[in-house]
Amino acid sequence: MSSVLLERDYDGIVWFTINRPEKRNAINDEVMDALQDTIRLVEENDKVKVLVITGAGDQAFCSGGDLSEFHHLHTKEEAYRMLSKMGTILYSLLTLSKPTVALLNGMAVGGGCELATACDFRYAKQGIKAGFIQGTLGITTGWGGASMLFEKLPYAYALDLLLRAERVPIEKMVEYGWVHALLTEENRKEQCRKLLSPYLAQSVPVLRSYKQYAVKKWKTDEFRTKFFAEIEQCAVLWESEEHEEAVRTFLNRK
Ligand SMILES: CC[C@H](C(=O)O)C(=O)SCCNC(=O)CCNC(=O)[C@H](O)C(C)(C)COP(=O)(O)OP(=O)(O)OC[C@H]1O[C@@H](n2cnc3c(N)ncnc32)[C@H](O)[C@@H]1OP(=O)(O)O
Repeated sequence: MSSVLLERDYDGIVWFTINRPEKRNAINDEVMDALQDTIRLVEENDKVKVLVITGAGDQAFCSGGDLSEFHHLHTKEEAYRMLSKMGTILYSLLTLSKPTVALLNGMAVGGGCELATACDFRYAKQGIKAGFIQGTLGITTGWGGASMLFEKLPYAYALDLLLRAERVPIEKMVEYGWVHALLTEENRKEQCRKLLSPYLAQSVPVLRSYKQYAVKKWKTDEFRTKFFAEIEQCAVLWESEEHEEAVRTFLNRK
């Protein structure tokens, strides 16, 4: 079974689905590589208008990094190689010159919330939870999620979500302004398409121009330095016994 499903619609939407429901759509190297290729396709193709990222199944959007694959990374240097690979991909998603949407079909935790935060809009199924739970693993966000969150949410809301490291009801994430629409219809994909229809009515040059203007403030050395310093800090904490123990506990819990 392919770890990623990719569909391109007649109306200009590219749908990227993480297809690892058996692992709550955890992200491994294969998913990272597919996401990088898709971002490049969306950026370069003048017929593509919007990128929607979602997860397979109805339990999880994404559970972050694949702990069963990444637990063998022990040193700061080993961790930084993986973290900066995905960080670079999320930076390219953040600064993509087409509108992007995270369609939260289920819970989003850890790096799953960082992936969603890199998108312009977040549309979520009712009744789910989302949380920057990295703190419970003795680390901080390792894919640039905090840098992006502080750019997109009011300071106190962003800091609250990071410090509490809890799964938060999606209604609270709407109140915090992290979620822009709750999907109440059974066919979430069609409801998402309806929400996007005003954007799809615009030409690619119009969409591209507004996005290039919007992300200009993140295409600076200052922001990139901050973004990758965050990733380095996660790599430092990755070596801690607290993190090693938390991952062992998760992997041995059953
Ligand atoms: C890499 C760094 C990155 C960053 O921040 O930069 C991060 O994302 S760090 C955070 C990494 N993610 C986690 O710690 C989440 C771990 N998963 C969970 O807490 C739960 O699985 C949850 C809440 C997502 C879902 O709970 P639920 O009870 O619905 O399901 P199970 O726990 O029974 O899991 C089902 C099945 O999926 C496997 N699974 C889930 N998440 C991951 C994951 N992140 N990596 C690898 N595998 C994962 C889990 O092991 C179960 O598989 P099974 O074979 O049945 O044991």
